[in-house]
Amino acid sequence: MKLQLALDLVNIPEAKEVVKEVEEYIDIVEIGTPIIKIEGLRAVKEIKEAFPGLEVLADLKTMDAAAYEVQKASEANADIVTILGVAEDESIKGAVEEAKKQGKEILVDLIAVKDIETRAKELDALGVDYICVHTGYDLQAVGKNSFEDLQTIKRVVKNAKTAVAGGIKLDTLQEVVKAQPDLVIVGGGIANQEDKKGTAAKMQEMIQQG
Ligand SMILES: O=C(CO)[C@H](O)[C@H](O)COP(=O)(O)O
Repeated sequence: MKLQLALDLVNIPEAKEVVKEVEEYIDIVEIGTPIIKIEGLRAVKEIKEAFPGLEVLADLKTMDAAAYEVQKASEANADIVTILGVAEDESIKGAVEEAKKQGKEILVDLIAVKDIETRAKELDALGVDYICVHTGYDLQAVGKNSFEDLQTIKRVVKNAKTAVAGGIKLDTLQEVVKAQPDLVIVGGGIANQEDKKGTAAKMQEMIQQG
């Protein structure tokens, strides 16, 4: 099980500061959609240059022109690129094909997918690398989480790695770890804490203990 730090509401220098603090306790650093929208793929490139030992995920949340966007993220040295599960199958296939060509991985974000079970099975058959259940900020605000959806994908996904994101904190991590996803994605649960290093260390310890 890996730990991914998601950075969303910071600029590039702030992102570097946070990563520097928690570097030894995380496996993957995510350059979040807001950062990429504001700073561009330059953010991915700069973080990979600064932290070559970490995998870097570009959270493009691609919806169309998928092969092109995966190609551009690969040029910026992303290791993993995200696409939305609600995208057309043709887009998913384009992303997977381009990622294979570039030696990269595709994570599909199931945000806003209504029938998680059916779509997860379809995506699994399309050869994606990760399938991720995700409660975005706007649903977190009305008290939702993805813990039940995680059980669903754990049951039906046979080939891809499973991932979970959305509002995971130190006090909810144990429940997530119990479901044994391959990847746990944490943003504010680390980045908004006073003691980021201590929190990331504790989270990595819980993940290791499984
Ligand atoms: O993709 C995202 C929002 O769309 C976030 O990166 C993801 O939800 C993780 O952050 P947090 O743990 O703060 O919810």
